[in-house]
Amino acid sequence: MEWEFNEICIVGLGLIGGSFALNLKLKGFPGKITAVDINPEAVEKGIELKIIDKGSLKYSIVSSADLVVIATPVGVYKNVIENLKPYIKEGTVVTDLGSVKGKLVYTCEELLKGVAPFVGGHPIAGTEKSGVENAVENLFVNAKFVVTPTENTDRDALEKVKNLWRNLGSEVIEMEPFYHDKVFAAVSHLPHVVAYSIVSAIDELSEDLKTNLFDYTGGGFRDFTRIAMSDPVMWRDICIENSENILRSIESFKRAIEEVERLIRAKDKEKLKEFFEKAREKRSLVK
Ligand SMILES: NC(=O)C1=CN([C@@H]2O[C@H](COP(=O)(O)OP(=O)(O)OC[C@H]3O[C@@H](n4cnc5c(N)ncnc54)[C@H](O)[C@@H]3O)[C@@H](O)[C@H]2O)C=CC1
Ligand SMILES: O=C(O)C(=O)Cc1ccc(O)cc1
Repeated sequence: MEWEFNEICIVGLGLIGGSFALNLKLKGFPGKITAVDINPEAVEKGIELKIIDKGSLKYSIVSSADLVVIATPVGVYKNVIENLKPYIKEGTVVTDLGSVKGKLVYTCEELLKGVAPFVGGHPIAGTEKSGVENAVENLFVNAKFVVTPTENTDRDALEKVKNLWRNLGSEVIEMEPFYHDKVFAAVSHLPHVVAYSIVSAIDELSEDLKTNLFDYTGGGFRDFTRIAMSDPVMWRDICIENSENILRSIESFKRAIEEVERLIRAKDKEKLKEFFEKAREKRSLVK
């Protein structure tokens, strides 16, 4: 296994940044791992759990790194890059782990122009938890890692980032940044928005019935709504940064639910069964 970086600095030591650091260690990364976070508890926990070697509340800690990995919510990227910029040394590569790419990748490239090459990345693995204390061993093994190069991407930096993720056990795939946002608006962002909405609907029904309906939930509710426990700031930022694609996915979802509504109202047993059969078949093909 070849490691092409000597010191990796993680900006935003939460669930994903922490899992990244933890799994670098587990795979035997021989270099130094540092982190910067605005939350002192994240830095303290990271050191205590031996997930990072050194941490700071100051962005100047990036000055000795040759790879900088942004793992904050996507809404603060611009601010984060402006803060990091004065400290990035020559030859350093900057990458990220955020759930939205598209325009954000071009913004990062532009902000870092003449300072460092930027490589957009997105691990397709995570949980509903947040914080470094919930870092997960082997989270990225056999998971997809999407890199989103543009016409401006430095090919050497791209190859180094891809190699790093292969070392973590991920299957690396390349996607055009705007296409990435359409794909993940459908398969990831829509399910999260719907899960939050289902919980909200049941809460409203609880008030109508003057009963806490959540006392009566079973496995189906649990399976369906685990992701409604995800971090609200992270998901607010994703919804704002990828709003157009998410709105298109919501439109499509509304058409589907209106179709079910229509079939139930019409008591159309045959069509209702067909609707469920078709969805069941599609779902059963998911690996
Ligand atoms: N949670 C998940 O399952 C996945 C999350 N992602 C992406 O990873 C990124 C991080 O998500 P999580 O680790 O889940 O969130 P998290 O809430 O666990 O961690 C975020 C960390 O960033 C820190 N932070 C916030 N603003 C900062 C700033 N200005 N400077 C430095 N640190 C700052 C917070 O204090 C926190 O420690 C997000 O962009 C998210 O879209 C990607 C794949 C999966
Ligand atoms: O908890 C889950 O099942 C997830 O879907 C986690 C997740 C959240 C955001 C991403 O961009 C990727 C994965």
